[in-house]
Amino acid sequence: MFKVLVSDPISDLGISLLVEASDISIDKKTGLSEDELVAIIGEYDALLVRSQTRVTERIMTAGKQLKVIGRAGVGVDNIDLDAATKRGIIVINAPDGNTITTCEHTFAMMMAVARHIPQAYAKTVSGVWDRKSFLGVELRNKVLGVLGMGRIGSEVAARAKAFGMDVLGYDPFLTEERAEKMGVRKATVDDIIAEADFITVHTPLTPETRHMIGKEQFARIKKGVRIVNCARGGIVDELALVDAINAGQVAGAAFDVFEEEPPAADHPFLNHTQIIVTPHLGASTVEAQENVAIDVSEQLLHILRGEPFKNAVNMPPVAADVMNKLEPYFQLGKKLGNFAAQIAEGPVKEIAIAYAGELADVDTQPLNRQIVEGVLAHHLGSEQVNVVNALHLAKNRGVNIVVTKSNATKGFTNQISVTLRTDNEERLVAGTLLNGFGPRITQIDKFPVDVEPQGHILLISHDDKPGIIGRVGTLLGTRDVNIATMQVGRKIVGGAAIMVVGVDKGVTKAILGEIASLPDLNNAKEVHLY
Ligand SMILES: NC(=O)C1=CN([C@@H]2O[C@H](COP(=O)(O)OP(=O)(O)OC[C@H]3O[C@@H](n4cnc5c(N)ncnc54)[C@H](O)[C@@H]3O)[C@@H](O)[C@H]2O)C=CC1
Ligand SMILES: O=C(O)C(=O)COP(=O)(O)O
Repeated sequence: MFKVLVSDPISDLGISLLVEASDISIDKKTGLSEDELVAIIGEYDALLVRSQTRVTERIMTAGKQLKVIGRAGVGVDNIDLDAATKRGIIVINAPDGNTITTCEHTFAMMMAVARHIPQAYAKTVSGVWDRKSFLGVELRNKVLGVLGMGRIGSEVAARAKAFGMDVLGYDPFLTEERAEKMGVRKATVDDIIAEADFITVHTPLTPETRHMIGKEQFARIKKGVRIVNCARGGIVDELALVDAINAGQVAGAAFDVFEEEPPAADHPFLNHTQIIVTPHLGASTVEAQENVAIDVSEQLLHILRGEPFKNAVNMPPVAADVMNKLEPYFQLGKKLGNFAAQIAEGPVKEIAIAYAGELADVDTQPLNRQIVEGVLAHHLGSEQVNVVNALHLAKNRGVNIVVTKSNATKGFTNQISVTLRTDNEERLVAGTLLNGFGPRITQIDKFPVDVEPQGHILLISHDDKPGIIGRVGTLLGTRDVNIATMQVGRKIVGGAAIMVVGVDKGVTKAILGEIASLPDLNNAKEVHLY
């Protein structure tokens, strides 16, 4: 049974997938302090949050069972990603589910600031019928500057076109071609500062975007501009904005987000007649909350159950077509790594991965991680290692990872070979994915074999002489060990050989010792693959 803690308000309908899962138990405890979370997090496998819960390193250290943190939304700036990666805690978000909702909120804010809706509402309900103070402006024919043309920025730009606005877009990844397709003029920040009547920001908060519109920009900004921020507090310098409004340079601002949330009671935005605010409501619609909760719950279930999952935030993104090609190899890769780790003696210095055939043309990063995870899981325990922290742990331990690729097929359409170099020796295990038959080990050290990588496997090295198979079979039989499969491999007649014996249950060290001391047998090891 996996225990999931939901620590922010998340749609019940969205998490019904988790509620109904027989292997999941859910606790909802919102509004907890860091201390309160630290006190209880130890018993949970997963934590589900929105933007309120600050998931600190302290919480993760106390979360001994924590495998995954799910963010029902986009921004993960409330989660210490480095701390999560170090611990192998997978962080996932739901980046698509609230795009339209946040875009629509941006428009609501833009129109509200253009027409003074909140101010006019407040006056009207207070009993004052004032039709003079709230002269607004149209959006039509105005220049809209969009900083950050990602998911939300692009949707805002598309809707602005329908309002008859002239849209300037800036994003480091905005190509001329895409801008043209969207009917947007590709611009620089300076162009936007100089020309825009409305500016809306849709970037994450990074060292680069922090105070992207600050004192210096306000000094040059087009007089009468209105500024909207439904992205992250801090992209626009709050104090510089207040100064620019008071100086008559900026006509108004609409902010959904603050540098510190909630803002202090004396925050200069809160009583300013030209600034309208909402309490981080960008993603707060029924639809968006359902969408993000569904997305994140699905991923969370996959991760807890050990199934393949979509991109995690603390792992490099992988294109869907690449993932489709690689996923079938994940199990094979992990098993090869684990097999090699079980037979190699001494501390691992290098993991050399060689891809041949159809894998040579694919970006194998995600598969490399699986292989390294397989190797390290043997030494560090499978609880400690996963695809998120595998490379980090290897680097920390000074383990060199070398990846080579070759188009040569070596008789198989695809082949992965994993060579472990330790202080004592070098061991190789190679395998392939056989169409219709699944993963197979095709080579151990220099010996060709054909072994299904699962269950208990005895790896016996011996001299290629008559009678060996019988001796091993008899010994195992007398020790009540049933043989399921048996393979022998040799390079030359009468030379060194190996025997790979699949057995129905694990054998003791004593039995391995007995096998190794039979005549003409050199060594016996047991490998256990899950
Ligand atoms: N107010 C709210 O409740 C919500 C806020 N958000 C926030 O909105 C922001 C945008 O979200 P999405 O569009 O989904 O993200 P996204 O990742 O699709 O788009 C962000 C864009 O910003 C661009 N960018 C990064 N650095 C930049 C720079 N220095 N200058 C210009 N552009 C830069 C990126 O290239 C990317 O295209 C995020 O900060 C997110 O956390 C998202 C949902 C709800
Ligand atoms: O998705 C985001 O980035 C948001 O800012 C939405 O935050 P929330 O889930 O409403 O606390």
